[in-house]
Formats: sequence, structure tokens, C-alpha cells
Amino acid sequence: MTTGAAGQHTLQVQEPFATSLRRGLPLVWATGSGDDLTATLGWGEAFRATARGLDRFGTLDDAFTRWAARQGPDANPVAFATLTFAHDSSAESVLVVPQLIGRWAGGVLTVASQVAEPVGARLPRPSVPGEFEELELLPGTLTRQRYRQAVAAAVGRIADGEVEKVVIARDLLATSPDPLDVPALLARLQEANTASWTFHVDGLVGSSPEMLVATTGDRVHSQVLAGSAPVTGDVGLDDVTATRLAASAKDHAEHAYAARSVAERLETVATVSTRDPQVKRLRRIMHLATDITGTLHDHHSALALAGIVHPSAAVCGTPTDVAFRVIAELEGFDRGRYAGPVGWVDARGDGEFVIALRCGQVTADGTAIRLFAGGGIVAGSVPSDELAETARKFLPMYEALSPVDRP
Ligand SMILES: C=C(O[C@H]1C=CC=C(C(=O)O)[C@@H]1O)C(=O)O
Repeated sequence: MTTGAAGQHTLQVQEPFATSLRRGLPLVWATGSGDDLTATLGWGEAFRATARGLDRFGTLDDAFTRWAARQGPDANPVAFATLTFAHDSSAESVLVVPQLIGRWAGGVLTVASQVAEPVGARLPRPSVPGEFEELELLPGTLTRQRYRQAVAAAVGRIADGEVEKVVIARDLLATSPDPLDVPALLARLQEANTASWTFHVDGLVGSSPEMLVATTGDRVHSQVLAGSAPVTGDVGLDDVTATRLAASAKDHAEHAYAARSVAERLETVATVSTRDPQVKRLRRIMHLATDITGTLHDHHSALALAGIVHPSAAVCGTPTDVAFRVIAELEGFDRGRYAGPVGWVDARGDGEFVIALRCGQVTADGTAIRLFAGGGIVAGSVPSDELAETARKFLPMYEALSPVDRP
């Protein structure tokens, strides 16, 4: 043990990332690969706030700010948060300040206490990997057929002029007779999705490629994704697909709604510049991606900024309020935290929130995970193509849950 700058103990452990993930079931935020893999992990609970309704962002932000102010001027505690997509969700939005915060980089886990007098805060010992799970994949609320029908209905509403773009999602339930080995799931997600942010907050687990908002000081950044095409692993074929995606009028139209929604909302609080869309290639799918950067006029925490830009048209639609209502009507299920912001924020307000995509929510008893995937519907969208696109968006979770082929 050594003494840190804030007068608190720090501990360094040299170990692989997968071992750090096995110490209890930490809160997790991880990205990168090889020597560039970095992660923030949290253990224990020094403070927890929950919120519902339209003001859930403000409620959590205020609660954290008040709690952090009581920790003394030198402390800069980090909180993890996951917020629901819809204000009227039956799920809770949650913010947790872990007692211990660990930063993993270059094979070394550096752990510090976030509270002056941690009560029973001890870095858990690594656990043994669980038995391989026999997973059963069950249809969710929207079966394949009902998903295609919902997309067709959305295309009809667009043709009628009710809405311009709407994102329709479906769900799947993966069940196991035994509790899921979440650390193993997280390790596999991180290994396979190094250009994404792998997270675990309050049972929400996934690897999202879409940075909703990241802020350091007065600088703010967002990378909007919308418009998709498959990645096969055959580089020649994928190059052709990328060229086609970059030239697709339909995908650019779908993308532009999303990029505009974020840029317009950030412009209310920052001086913003928007780059031209590029193709961002992931392991199984590629997207059109627009980087938006800005300088904030006044202080806003990352959590407050997430509340300003959420829900973007990458997960809701245009106009926002109409698309929100159409989603409720056509999907007919509660998205919970899927498509809501998930990330971390510190007491200075710096932080990163991705959109909770390519993810699932572990059930309370730990033996099932509800997976979600959706797609942006615009004029010209074809239901069977959209179904195939959602199947591809399930792959990061599905492959991490089912790492070996079984007959
Ligand atoms: C809604 C999802 O993806 C969004 C992000 C990127 C591309 C999208 C699309 O092309 O439809 C979606 O807007 C999802 O993964 O569930």
C-alpha cells in the first residue's frame, strides 16, 4: 500500500485484465486493445442514487454533486450510471459511486479508495471461472415476424408523413439453468470489440460503439452512428461494401437525422463543429459515423450533457416526440436501459457516456439476459433487410454468450 495524493491508500496489482474482471463483479468501463487497453473498474458501493421520470438526469446529477461535495475539496470521486431510454420506463435509472476505483492499464491494476474511511472496502480475490453455460435463446416480445410487421407499419407512417425516421428494436431472452458468468462474458466482449466501450453497470452488460457524449473540461465530443452494412471478414468484399455504404443515399439520409439531432442539441450549450461522415468498421458491422466536437459555453457535467442530447435520432427518430410515441406503439415493450446513456462521470463533471447498444440486461436472479437490437427506419426501408441488420447487431452479445460451437 502507498498513500495517494488525496491522502487515501492505493494498491497496485500486476495481473491480466480478465483476472481483474474476476475480482467480485465490478462496475466496468473498458476500451482499446493490446497495450492500449484501458479500463476503469469499481467495487463496493459508497453511494447510490436512483431516479425515474423526465428529470432522471438532473436528479442523478444533483444527487452525485451534493454527495461529492461532502467528500472534501481534494477528492474527485467517479460514479458509474445507466439511464433508461424512456422517461416512463418501469426500470430505474441508477448512479453508483463505488468504494474502490481501479484503473487497469498496461497489465497493472491500480486501486484507490473513493471515500475517506472505507467501510469493509477490500479488493475481492479473483473468483474461479464458472462452468460453461447451456444457453437457450428464446424469442422476445417482438418475434421476427412481428418485428417485420412493426417495420412495415413504420414505413407506412413515414409514407403518411406522420414521422420522418423512427428506430424500431426487438428483444431476445438468453436463459441458463445456472447464474451467468458475467466476468467471463465481459472478458469476451472486450476481447472481440476493442473499438467499442465494454460496460457493466447494475446488470446492464454490453459493448457499444457509439459515443453519445464525452467531456473533459470545456471540450465535448460525440460520435454519431447510423446507417449500417455487414462486415464479413473478407477484406475485399468489405471494402466494396464500405464504398457502397459511403455512397448510399438512403443510409446518408438515415444518418443525417441522427447527426443533426446531436449537433442541434449540443449547439444549445457549445460552439460546435461537425465533420463529414466516415465509415466506421467494427467486427461484424460497419456504420456511417460523424464526429462532432465543441467547446462548452458554461460548465455542464457529462451526465447533464447526456441528458441534453438523449434521445438522439440514432435510437429514437425525427421529430423526436412523434418518433418516441410511434416506438411505444409499434414495439410494445419497455426498452429499459437499452438505447439509454451508460457511462461514468467524475466530481469535476468530466466523463463519457455511450448509448447502451449491443447489450443486454441481466435478470435479478442472474440466470437470464434480455438482449436488444434495433435499426433506423426511413422511407425505402425493407422489413426483411432490417430484420437481418438487427440479427447482426445481436452478434457481439450472442458470440460472447456462446463462445463455442455446439451441435
Ligand atoms: C439502434 C441500434 O443501432 C443504432 C446505431 C448505429 C446504427 C443504427 C442503424 O443503422 O440503424 C442505429 O441507429 C442498435 O444497435 O440497436
